[in-house]
Amino acid sequence: MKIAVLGAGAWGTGLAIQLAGAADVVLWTRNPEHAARIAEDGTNARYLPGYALTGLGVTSDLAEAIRAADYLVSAVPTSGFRDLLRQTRGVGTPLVWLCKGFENGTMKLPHQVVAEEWPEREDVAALSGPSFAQEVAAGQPAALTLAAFDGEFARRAAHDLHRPRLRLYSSSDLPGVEVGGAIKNVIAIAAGISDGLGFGLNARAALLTRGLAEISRLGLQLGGRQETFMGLSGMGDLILTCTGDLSRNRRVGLRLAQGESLEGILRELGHVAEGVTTAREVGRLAVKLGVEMPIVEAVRRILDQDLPPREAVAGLLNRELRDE
Ligand SMILES: NC(=O)C1=CN([C@@H]2O[C@H](COP(=O)(O)OP(=O)(O)OC[C@H]3O[C@@H](n4cnc5c(N)ncnc54)[C@H](O)[C@@H]3O)[C@@H](O)[C@H]2O)C=CC1
Ligand SMILES: O=C(CO)COP(=O)(O)O
Repeated sequence: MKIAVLGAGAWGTGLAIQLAGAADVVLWTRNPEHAARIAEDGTNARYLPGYALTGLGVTSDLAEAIRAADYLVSAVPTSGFRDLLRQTRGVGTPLVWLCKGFENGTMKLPHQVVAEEWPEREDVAALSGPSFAQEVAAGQPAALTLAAFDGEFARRAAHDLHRPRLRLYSSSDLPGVEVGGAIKNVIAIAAGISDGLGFGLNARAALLTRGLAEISRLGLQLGGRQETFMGLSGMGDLILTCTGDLSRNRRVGLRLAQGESLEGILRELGHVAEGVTTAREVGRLAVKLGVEMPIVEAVRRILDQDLPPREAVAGLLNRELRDE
């Protein structure tokens, strides 16, 4: 079996390392110099330093990467997903994507972008759940959800892509899985802010729980199922990202709490933090659909309107009392 992992950031690299061995794995980066550097060093020093890339190929030639592949695994961020779909349109190979977010400017989830760019394809799925790239690359155990509208395809892909240290559950709730994976990044920014301000463990637990309520409210409107939000791609990833310091989104929040500018934080981060764009897109979508999402809205105002984090938290606490 040949698997083409398209996108050589932290997650594409970590997953490619874990998939290699039991399959021919080719890792594609759009940057020829990056490909040459990875091949020479045997590691991806720019995006995932310290992990050896053994038993897999690296290329910047997209045609070569996808030739005779049994699966395309898109590992580019949400911002690059549509572009990659356009470049690979018509290849006819099953597709699994890893990005977690709403598309900038369209308020769309990745599966909606797929429906527009690769219409009428059923062999397409999202892989999501609690999975820091570094731990997967190191072969530490992880469990994720592979979701497709076609439950039969989800089961087949989970069978083909699982590994002894990477347990994959299948699901037919594609919108539910994607909503959880996208919005947990926004809640992780909020949790980072709260922790950075020293508000403590009680406050963080409250943010996670009420964040999950926001995920469920929007997710149900978008066709997701309640039980999905309680699973790996919902609560599981929410817990990981809100509490684990490997999370880039959480780190954005921690630094915002110290008064650093968003622009400076993103420049130094050197990686994508999907929660920033997703906060804006979900903020607009929530207004459009009439869904109450106060934590997402507070994060959006901190990011876009320079609302001081302390004021945002005070605003959340002082909302009108209501039944849980
Ligand atoms: N890092 C992690 O532990 C995890 C990340 N994810 C998700 O996976 C996606 C990718 O994340 P990372 O790899 O961590 O990001 P990253 O910031 O480490 O790397 C992104 C990579 O994508 C490339 N890229 C960006 N736009 C592109 C385009 N249009 N065409 C080709 N390549 C492009 C960049 O050059 C870079 O190599 C995100 O949506 C993230 O939320 C999901 C689970 C775990
Ligand atoms: O999605 C992730 C883990 O499941 C990674 O989260 P960050 O993008 O915040 O690092």
